[in-house]
Amino acid sequence: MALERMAAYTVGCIEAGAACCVPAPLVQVAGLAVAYGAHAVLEDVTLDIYRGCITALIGPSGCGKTSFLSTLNRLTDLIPGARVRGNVRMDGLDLLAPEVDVMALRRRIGMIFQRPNPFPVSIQRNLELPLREHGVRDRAMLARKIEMALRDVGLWDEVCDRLDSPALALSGGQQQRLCIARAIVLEPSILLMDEPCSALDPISSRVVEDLILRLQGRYTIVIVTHNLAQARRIANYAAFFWMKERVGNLIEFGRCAPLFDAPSHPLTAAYVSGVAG
Ligand SMILES: Nc1ncnc2c1ncn2[C@@H]1O[C@H](COP(=O)(O)OP(=O)(O)OP(=O)(O)O)[C@@H](O)[C@H]1O
Repeated sequence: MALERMAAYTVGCIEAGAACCVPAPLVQVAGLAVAYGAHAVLEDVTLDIYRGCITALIGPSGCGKTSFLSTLNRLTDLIPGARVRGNVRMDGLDLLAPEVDVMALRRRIGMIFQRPNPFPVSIQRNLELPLREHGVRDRAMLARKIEMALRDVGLWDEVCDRLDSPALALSGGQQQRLCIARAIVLEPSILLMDEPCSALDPISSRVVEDLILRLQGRYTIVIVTHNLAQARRIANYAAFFWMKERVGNLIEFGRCAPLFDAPSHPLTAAYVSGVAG
């Protein structure tokens, strides 16, 4: 029954972009270092994030994957004592510059967290609030955008007759898809996902994974996952982080399949084969 439900699951009008997996960087990270107070957690991270592709960040707990993700939309600004150095450019724009409009940046770079975190209001209000915050006031436009976002995450048919119901009454998997809808309703360029499936049951996890795969091409996606099989299934590129002398370092970055099948660094080989980590 559950599998039938999965097979019947569809997402709306999503088309993979032609640029997918063409090695054209959207974000270029160079010499990135992050510290919380005196505690250095990442050093000298240099990699490109390719337009329209899915990049998986893998590595053991504590090696700085979430910290890396958080620098991309400046969530690190909200952490007292966080210090970020280095260069992060999106289409040439210096994302770390003090004059960057952080609110506009977060509209372009949305974030999905490990635990679904819908606002404690109705399903509709969850999507309406961010749209209103970003200046959409017209009722017809709001309704159209909300329906499109819910269709895109495959939720419309499940909730169209109860948009006024509390979002927190949805299942965990539905809540996570609502959170993805809340991010994509703002038409971002990049979706950052921090272990988006790890708090879900296996079926919901597979549905969300399937959704992520379908969003590839339309959005550039950077996903932290501890599930190596998932990284392999969905990612075009993978970045492997590891602690060197207690500080997270990028050990290897490249196309996903070669990184898993023929890693060039012995630490990557040990990690992906399950010997280390
Ligand atoms: N807000 C914070 N304040 C202080 N230290 C932090 C903060 N967030 C993370 N850290 C520390 O930074 C280091 C890296 O954490 P981070 O969450 O980035 O790693 P991670 O690889 O994503 O870990 P996990 O896979 O367990 O989520 C850890 O030592 C962590 O304790």
